[in-house]
Amino acid sequence: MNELTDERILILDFGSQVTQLIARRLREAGVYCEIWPFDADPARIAAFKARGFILSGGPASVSDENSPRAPELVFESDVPVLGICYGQMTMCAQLGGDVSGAHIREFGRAFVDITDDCTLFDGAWTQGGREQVWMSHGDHISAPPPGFRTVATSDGAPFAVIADDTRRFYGLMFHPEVIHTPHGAQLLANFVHNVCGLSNTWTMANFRDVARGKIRAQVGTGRVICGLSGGVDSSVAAALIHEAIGDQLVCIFVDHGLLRAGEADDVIRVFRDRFNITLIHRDASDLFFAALAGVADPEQKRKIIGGLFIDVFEQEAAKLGGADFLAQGTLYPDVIESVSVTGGPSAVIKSHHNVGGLPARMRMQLVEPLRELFKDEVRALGRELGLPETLVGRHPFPGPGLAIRIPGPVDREKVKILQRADAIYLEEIRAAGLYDAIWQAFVALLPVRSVGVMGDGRTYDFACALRAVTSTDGMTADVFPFDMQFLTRVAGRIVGEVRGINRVTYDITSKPPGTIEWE
Ligand SMILES: Nc1ncnc2c1ncn2[C@@H]1O[C@H](COP(=O)(O)OP(=O)(O)OP(=O)(O)O)[C@@H](O)[C@H]1O
Ligand SMILES: O=c1[nH]c(=O)c2[nH+]cn([C@@H]3O[C@H](COP(=O)(O)O)[C@@H](O)[C@H]3O)c2[nH]1
Ligand SMILES: NC(=O)CC[C@H](N)C(=O)O
Ligand SMILES: [Mg+2]
Repeated sequence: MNELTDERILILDFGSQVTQLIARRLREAGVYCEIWPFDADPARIAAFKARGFILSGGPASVSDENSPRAPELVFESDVPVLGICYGQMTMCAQLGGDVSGAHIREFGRAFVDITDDCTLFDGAWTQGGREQVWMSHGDHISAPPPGFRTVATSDGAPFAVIADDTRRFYGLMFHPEVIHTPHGAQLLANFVHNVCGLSNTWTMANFRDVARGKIRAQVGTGRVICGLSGGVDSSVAAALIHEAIGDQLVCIFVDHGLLRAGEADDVIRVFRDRFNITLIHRDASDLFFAALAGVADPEQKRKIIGGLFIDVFEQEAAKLGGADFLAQGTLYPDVIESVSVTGGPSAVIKSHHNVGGLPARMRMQLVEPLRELFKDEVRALGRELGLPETLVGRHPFPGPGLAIRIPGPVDREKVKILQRADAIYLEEIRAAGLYDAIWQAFVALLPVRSVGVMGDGRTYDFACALRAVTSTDGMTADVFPFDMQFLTRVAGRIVGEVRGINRVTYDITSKPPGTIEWE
């Protein structure tokens, strides 16, 4: 729980696909919130002392036997409650209203008619107006509970927005958290500011002060080691921890030989020059290439790399005489315990390397100062800490590095070829002013050779795939729509300048069904 502010909202998750967006919208409105499963221990919920509750949507049907319900204390705590879609329906059922299957189901864009005024609508909607919203429901409310009035209706939902101003309970049939509800963010901001009476205390400047104190309190005089990749998360974590405890922090940068061209030098320069943070640079590339030789299976490659990271951290910590704490850049999306929609454990798509599987014998405690933040908040904190924009705005780069961008076995020769092609691609993206519009862009070197003709001679070289996607969190992604001229320019340069590649393709697969990386 964050101690920065006692102004906090608790979002109870009923398994909606978009629950995280509710949290993002509240935080953008300057209010701290957390997402917990709807069936979290009521004693813990009470101890959280939320100043308001939001009940999320969810796939269940309120009329199904054993469908989820909000803990009763939510309605008995004398704080405001906002129910969204399933959350509205369960609130309705629990407070004495009726829910039934709707004759008109609404999925996607819909319109609501504003029939009355309501504090949720301030600055956004006015009585008599017709407004676009995004709906996704098969059930609807057929009778609101006693005490509620109807303030908006739609074709499929006669009680699209209901309000009980006395108890400060509100229900929306649509999803205000998605961008397809144009004024949705304002409605959520109105709930937390006007209804719950909270101010804008959640800023990265405040967070920085409190986090510093917490790190000091946790670490005391102990030594902290931090795996520093030069990526956004570990860099921001390191800078924050360094501000808190100075030289008790030692960063370990592992060069596994699978970094982008020039990356190692950049990371070291920024950290030594600008931050004065003690940085151990370990060239472990021989170790990684030897262990990866001939290994083609993606999961096996990932596991080998993950294991070696830990070995190297251990070796370096031992050289320092041991360490008491290990710092990690864990973010809030990694921590959120969402209600699993399918019920059972979800399928393993790929094992993300993380320092996660630490052997018990390491006995280091974790320091995770970014556990409560979303990626965009980490970037804002980085700016607050004075990290250069080139670092804060960087595309994410996976821990296993170029190894997962070379399907099949990896060797030094292939990495060199890929590094050159990747450098050209990024140089062109930057020159075209597109870097910040893209979530992630890279080249994958394909295990395919094709025949070409260059200078009237035959070539038989590798093909590569350019990838560029837009995303907000890496969970889903769209293909970036380059124009053809840009793509052909990059292709021409890569084939012309990189020996070993004679064919360039553009990967136009979104996620899902693809993933961002190739392995
Ligand atoms: N080359 C490396 N040397 C040391 N630690 C590393 C290296 N690569 C990854 N790590 C560790 O693994 C963690 C997870 O990597 P991840 O890529 O998710 O985060 P990041 O690199 O800090 O940020 P970004 O998501 O922007 O790439 C990092 O925070 C860092 O602690
Ligand atoms: O630190 C990391 N260790 C990993 O093992 C790893 N695998 C994928 N990624 C990054 O995660 C995001 C989603 O990637 P995928 O769509 O390929 O699963 C993208 O941003 C990927 O670059 C990783 N990051
Ligand atoms: N998006 C939702 O919360 C849907 C609620 C419920 N499952 C319905 O279909 O009506
Ligand atoms: Mg990274």
